Amino acid sequence: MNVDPAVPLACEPANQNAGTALQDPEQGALSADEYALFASVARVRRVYAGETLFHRGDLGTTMYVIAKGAIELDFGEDLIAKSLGPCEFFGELGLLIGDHARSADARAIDDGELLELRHEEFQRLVEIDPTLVSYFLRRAIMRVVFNEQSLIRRLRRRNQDLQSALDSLRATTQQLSRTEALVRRDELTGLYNRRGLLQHLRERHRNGATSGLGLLLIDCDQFKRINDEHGHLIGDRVLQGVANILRSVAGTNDIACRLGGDEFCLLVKAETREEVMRYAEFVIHTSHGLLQMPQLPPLICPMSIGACLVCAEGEWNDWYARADTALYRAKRQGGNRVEWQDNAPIPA
Ligand SMILES: Nc1nc2c(ncn2[C@@H]2O[C@H](COP(=O)(O)OP(=O)(O)OP(=O)(O)O)[C@@H](O)[C@H]2O)c(=O)[nH]1
Repeated sequence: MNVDPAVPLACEPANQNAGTALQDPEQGALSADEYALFASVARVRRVYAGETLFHRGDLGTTMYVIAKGAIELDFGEDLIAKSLGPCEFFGELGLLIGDHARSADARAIDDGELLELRHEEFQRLVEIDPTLVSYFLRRAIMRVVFNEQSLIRRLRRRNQDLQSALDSLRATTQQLSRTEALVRRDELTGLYNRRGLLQHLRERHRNGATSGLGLLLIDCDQFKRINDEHGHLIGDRVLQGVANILRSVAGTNDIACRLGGDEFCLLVKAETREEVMRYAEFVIHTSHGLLQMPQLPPLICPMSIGACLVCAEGEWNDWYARADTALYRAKRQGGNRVEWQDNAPIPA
């Protein structure tokens, strides 16, 4: 720090409005009269480009008026830094309140000169020209109030921005989980699709919940004929009919899935062959019941089912191969029936 007793007696205001500052509370420039008064008692401090006068949070008891050069006030975070020029003042709260924590870092942008006022100098100002000082004080207070109000406005705006960012994040998350759920569902029937089934099985594997399950592999018989005779839309409706039967038999932890085309599967909680077969027979009997109703075009079709118990150590491909062996047998025997496959190794 370099304090020089040679006081510059005037400054060139950087801002054209200097001196009409009472109308503009943000304006922190002294009028020519005020400047002359302050210069008559202040000490001059030389500053050099890049020099820091004080940091945010430092306790201060002095205020400054810029005689030459420029000072940057950095309020930190994402608040806009302010750059002050000749005749403008800053740090007045340190002087007026005493030991006030600085709200910004103050740094010289250029080499320059500042008028530095401590409490003693301010006291002398009051004695010399109380009217001018009261005018200055009024303005200083208005500036503090104005800054506070604009800070509140900024915080409120930021709060609203945060709120709407949060709202759109919430909406995006909901959209994402809806999309995720859709990706796991078969569009035509609403059952799980193959992707959904495999994801569900991965979750079960992670939770060690793959024991005590039975698998039914269900394939429509002569489905192509329905499409050919009644059209694709009727074929779609029949597939939805099959899905409805599977949905009605599936418990909360069971999985009904359309694997693709006219092939479905049902993964159910079951410990024994009898339990798995009960599910399979329910499906076959329900389809028989519907087939006996004289419905044209058809609402349902006959189907073949391959059934097995799931081996907890194995995985989907093993289980599928086992059930598929039984399904193949059911088809070979004319379809419209259930076949069972034991856990014994499947002959190659
Ligand atoms: N309507 C409709 N048909 C479909 C859909 N997906 C696949 N298909 C048809 O389903 C038919 C399945 O034919 P196949 O695999 O020969 O089976 P199938 O006629 O039931 O013969 P088997 O299984 O041997 O009894 C094909 O004609 C496909 O075009 C769909 O989403 N909607």
